[in-house]
Amino acid sequence: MTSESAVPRLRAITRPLATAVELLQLADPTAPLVWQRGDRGCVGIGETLRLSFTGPGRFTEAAAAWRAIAAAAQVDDTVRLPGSGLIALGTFAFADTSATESVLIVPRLLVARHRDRWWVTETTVAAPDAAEDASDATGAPVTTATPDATGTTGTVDPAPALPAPAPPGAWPGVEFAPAAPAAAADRPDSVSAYLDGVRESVRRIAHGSVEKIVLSRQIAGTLPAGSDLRVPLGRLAERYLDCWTFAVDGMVGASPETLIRSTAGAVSARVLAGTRARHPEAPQRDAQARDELLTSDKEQHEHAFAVQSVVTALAPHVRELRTSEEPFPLQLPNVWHLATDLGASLAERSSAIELVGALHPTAAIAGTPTADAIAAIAELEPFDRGRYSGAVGWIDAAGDGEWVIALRCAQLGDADAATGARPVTASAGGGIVAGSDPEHEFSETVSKFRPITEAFAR
Ligand SMILES: C=C(O[C@H]1C=CC=C(C(=O)O)[C@@H]1O)C(=O)O
Repeated sequence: MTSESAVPRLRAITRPLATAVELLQLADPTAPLVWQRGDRGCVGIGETLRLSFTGPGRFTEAAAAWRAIAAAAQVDDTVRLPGSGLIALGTFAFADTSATESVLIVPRLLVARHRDRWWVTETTVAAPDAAEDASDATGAPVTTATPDATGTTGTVDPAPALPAPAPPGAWPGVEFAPAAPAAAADRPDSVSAYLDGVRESVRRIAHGSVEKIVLSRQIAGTLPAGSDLRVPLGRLAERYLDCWTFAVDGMVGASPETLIRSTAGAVSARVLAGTRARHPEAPQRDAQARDELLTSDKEQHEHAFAVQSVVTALAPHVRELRTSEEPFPLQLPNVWHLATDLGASLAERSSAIELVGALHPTAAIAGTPTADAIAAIAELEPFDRGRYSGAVGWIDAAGDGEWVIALRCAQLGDADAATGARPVTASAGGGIVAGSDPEHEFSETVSKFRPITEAFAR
């Protein structure tokens, strides 16, 4: 949204649904808008508003634009649960210098679930001077609907009609290979560039100029035309139950790391750093990997940087900040992580996007000290991270929301005009500290790619 543009007046109506719906079956097969974790989540259908931001001001501009939109909006919400009422889903780029757009999207319909409660929100642009009129931007009457479980009658707007659910369709699969380096005769291949980058990071850390650098690499593939993205999304949601499965503007993944969750004055976060591959087929080896992680000074050290960065960034905004006493092992299907949960009360009226802006980039995805780590990443990673390791999540009219760090994810590009095929680029990285070994770091990235490579496999 540019500063000269008028604030759109949105009208959001949330109504309960009488019957359960299979959320993913409502998602757009080629442009899904999805946020899901276990028995909670939502799916967007259509788009009422899209705001784009770039540069160092992307979080503050987005937060200000959303505050203005929320203040001008008319919200009629009979459900009043986290995720009901006016909602935008968003994805933000990692780097201040990134050419990739950060976006907030308000879907026309948002169908959502919180445990055994289901609802739909319809958001339209209110016609000028017709805010009280129950019509959408095109002047068409709000469509009637699935009967409401509470049996509301009278002047209350009914829930809008939902499109018919459709089971997932074709999935030819995507095979990934290390991403090709940007064209330059003297450029090493992307794996060599990554290994060189890790060596150089270890050298700089030993030299004392920086303490931790999170370096990443990319793999790429091609999504054939007509592929139904609800297939990999369904696999991620089914397999990664402790993660948020998301699809926002072509950014698809399942992240285990909660950057910030804010609900009615309570905030929480989950900090992850320190990793070992899982071995579920060999329980003893698996337990050994977990114990090694818990007792490794190097991993504890790497984790402590990440926790400290979140505590320092969050402290000015909250009261009663508390953390789990010691890092605990978080078990995911592909890896063990060292994890610390944080909780606090908001000390001021910061919105979730303002908190994201204050926290980003944490030492889990940048390093320590932040500015030196960011400079090293810009120098040692031969690509723009785009939205990988940025933030993805949602915000409501009160400024509450849930945002995760965009990890274990892939970005879909535009379709080729001739074939309809789309490029897919996945990214994964890890924290480099004193004593990091390049080959070990490389295999850690292989484990971190698994959610995507497996979900996108044939
Ligand atoms: C940077 C990533 O993971 C971060 C989150 C958890 C554990 C990490 C690690 O052990 O290095 C990373 O800090 C990634 O998945 O690409």
